Amino acid sequence: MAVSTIYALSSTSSISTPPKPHSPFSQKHILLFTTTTKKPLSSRRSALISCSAEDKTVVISLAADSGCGKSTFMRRLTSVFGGAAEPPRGGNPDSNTLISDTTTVICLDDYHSLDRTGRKEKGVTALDPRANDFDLMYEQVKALKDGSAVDKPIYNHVSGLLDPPELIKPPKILVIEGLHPMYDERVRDLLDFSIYLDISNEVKFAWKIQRDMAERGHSLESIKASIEARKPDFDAYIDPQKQFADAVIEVLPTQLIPDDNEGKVLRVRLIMKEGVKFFNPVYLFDEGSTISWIPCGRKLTCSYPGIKFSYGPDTYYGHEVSVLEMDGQFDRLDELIYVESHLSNLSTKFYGEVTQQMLKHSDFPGSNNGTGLFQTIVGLKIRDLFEQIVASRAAAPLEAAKV
Ligand SMILES: Nc1ncnc2c1ncn2[C@@H]1O[C@H](COP(=O)(O)OP(=O)(O)OP(=O)(O)O)[C@@H](O)[C@H]1O
Ligand SMILES: O=C(CO)[C@H](O)[C@H](O)COP(=O)(O)O
Repeated sequence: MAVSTIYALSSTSSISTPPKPHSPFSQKHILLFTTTTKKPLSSRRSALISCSAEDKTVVISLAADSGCGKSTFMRRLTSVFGGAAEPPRGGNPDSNTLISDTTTVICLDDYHSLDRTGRKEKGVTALDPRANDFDLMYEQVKALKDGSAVDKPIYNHVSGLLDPPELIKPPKILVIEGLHPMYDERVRDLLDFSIYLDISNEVKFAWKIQRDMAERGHSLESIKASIEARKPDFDAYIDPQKQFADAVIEVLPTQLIPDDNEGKVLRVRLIMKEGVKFFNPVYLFDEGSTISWIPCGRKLTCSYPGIKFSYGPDTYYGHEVSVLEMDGQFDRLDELIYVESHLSNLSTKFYGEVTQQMLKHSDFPGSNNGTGLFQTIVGLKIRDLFEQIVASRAAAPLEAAKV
């Protein structure tokens, strides 16, 4: 395997490089960018870990705004692979990285090129590409995919500063989660599968209030102000990434309660792109048909406002997709097996695995509704995708030998 030269950009408080001309996003800030100095990563710690083609790291991305359930999703995903996910042993206690036997989850906040003070001085939010170092993100994700360890910076959410880097070794599965995993075309091209969590404004607001008021002591006014301040940049830089995702989990207010403004009951849509290699969309009853199903009755206990599933083909940003929708919430999680038995292409290893996973994490947010259900299903699909990629790589030399 060729040893590539890995460059690290200086992670000082300077504004980083502009989006590439091939980026589909707004170029309006380009004139404001300054050049960052490049220095070879060899001056820092870097190592090439020998790996065969079958071992090559599979890269998955998860994009969402802050407070939209990325950490919860990651906990469900890593649980599918078994083993606990923990921060690097003996490392920075404020590390954002989670490592398990199979997966390493890195948080793209670590590629903020401006620290909290730097952003304040320049008047930019963390969502603004100018506050992030996409060159370094690309170089390091590529290096990991190619089998090289990297010294990844750490953005410390406690201090708001950039801490000394931590060593990340190439895992079997690398998950890059954060605000911009699909923003830069070069990073996008490295992805084996991409997910976008699309939380509607109403729901995002309800979740943020719940967390930031209860757990972080923020006032209602400050939460509203922070959401408003982020919105223009969210619309410009984060939201457009969903068009590139292979799977989108869309979370909306329920349609089962007229004019609901409580935001407790949710309508959740799993939008699955057709034609993605190693990914066969899940379906309800009959693949490709349009189905509406109310499972409440003898086999599924439902209290008001009930549960409604829908499934069917659609288009999303010009792509053919299949959409599975669940509106409402489960009263009894053990009865989920009834719903599971009517879904196909779940990529489970045994009958009832979805229900088992959901029961195992019944205390996670969203376990009684479509957010938990679809996150679990996507986790199983990623395991399947990973296994298929590994199997196809192992088969490739044999096929070549036959020819
Ligand atoms: N499916 C869900 N149903 C209800 N509430 C949820 C759900 N997912 C997340 N939340 C709420 O949102 C909060 C943030 O969730 P989580 O920490 O998973 O998000 P995050 O995107 O990782 O956030 P951040 O990037 O800010 O760390 C949770 O504390 C919870 O209150
Ligand atoms: O959007 C965010 C992460 O998802 C944060 O706002 C960003 O990383 C800045 O963090 P902090 O507020 O801790 O300085």
